[in-house]
Amino acid sequence: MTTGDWVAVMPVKRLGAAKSRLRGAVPAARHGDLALAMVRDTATAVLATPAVAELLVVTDDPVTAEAVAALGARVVPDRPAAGLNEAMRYGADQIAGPATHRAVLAGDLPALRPHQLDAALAAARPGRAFVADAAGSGTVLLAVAPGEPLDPRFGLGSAAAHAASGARPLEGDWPGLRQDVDTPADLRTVLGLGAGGHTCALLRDVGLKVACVSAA
Ligand SMILES: Nc1nc2c(ncn2[C@@H]2O[C@H](COP(=O)(O)OP(=O)(O)OP(=O)(O)O)[C@@H](O)[C@H]2O)c(=O)[nH]1
Ligand SMILES: C=C(OP(=O)(O)O)C(=O)O
Repeated sequence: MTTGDWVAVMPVKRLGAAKSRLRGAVPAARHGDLALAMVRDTATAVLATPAVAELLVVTDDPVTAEAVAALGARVVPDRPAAGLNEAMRYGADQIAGPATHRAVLAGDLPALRPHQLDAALAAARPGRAFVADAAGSGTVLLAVAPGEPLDPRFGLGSAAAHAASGARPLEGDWPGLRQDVDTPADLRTVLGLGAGGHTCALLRDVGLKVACVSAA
């Protein structure tokens, strides 16, 4: 049940090229499935967030498009090789109506919990705000009020870049929101936080003996 006025925009790279830093965590033949499982878990949590009215997934990957559409997301076909920030801007430009709050986040947050995203979006009003990743150097969420420029600066050192752009850093007890998965160590961390069902199921399916805790 949504009571919100936020539209979330989530860019997802082609699965075959995604998560290169995560290679080796599972057998190569299942690497794309792992990336997709994390997208599914992230999208499920975003769509269950009361403050979020709609999720737009920007991707040119047909398998991802089918999977997130089945979850209830709207798919925005990305232009090939457009880049991460361009994909975010393009997705945000597809949102109708000037009076919409826009939240941009990555598709690699498998321990994301709806109440954490809800709390972050509540804290994000007014203006432009961002949530740094667990390491403090990257960004997991950029939240922008109507009429404000999106101005996404994701990439290396993006937390400092978003702060330099005038976005307000948000602090909160949001471990599942702040932990993105780039490396095998990140994957172990989110398992401890309570990775979503699709990610856990995939890891078990490839024979990893993982404890899938269901975080609060
Ligand atoms: N549509 C689109 N999504 C992207 C692009 N680059 C990254 N993303 C997505 O943005 C999110 C965060 O990016 P990264 O953590 O760098 O993901 P990644 O590029 O797959 O990871 P690495 O290959 O390890 O750098 C992930 O959900 C990616 O799928 C892009 O060029 N286009
Ligand atoms: C895209 C980002 O980082 P990473 O590629 O490490 O997920 C970011 O934190 O802006």
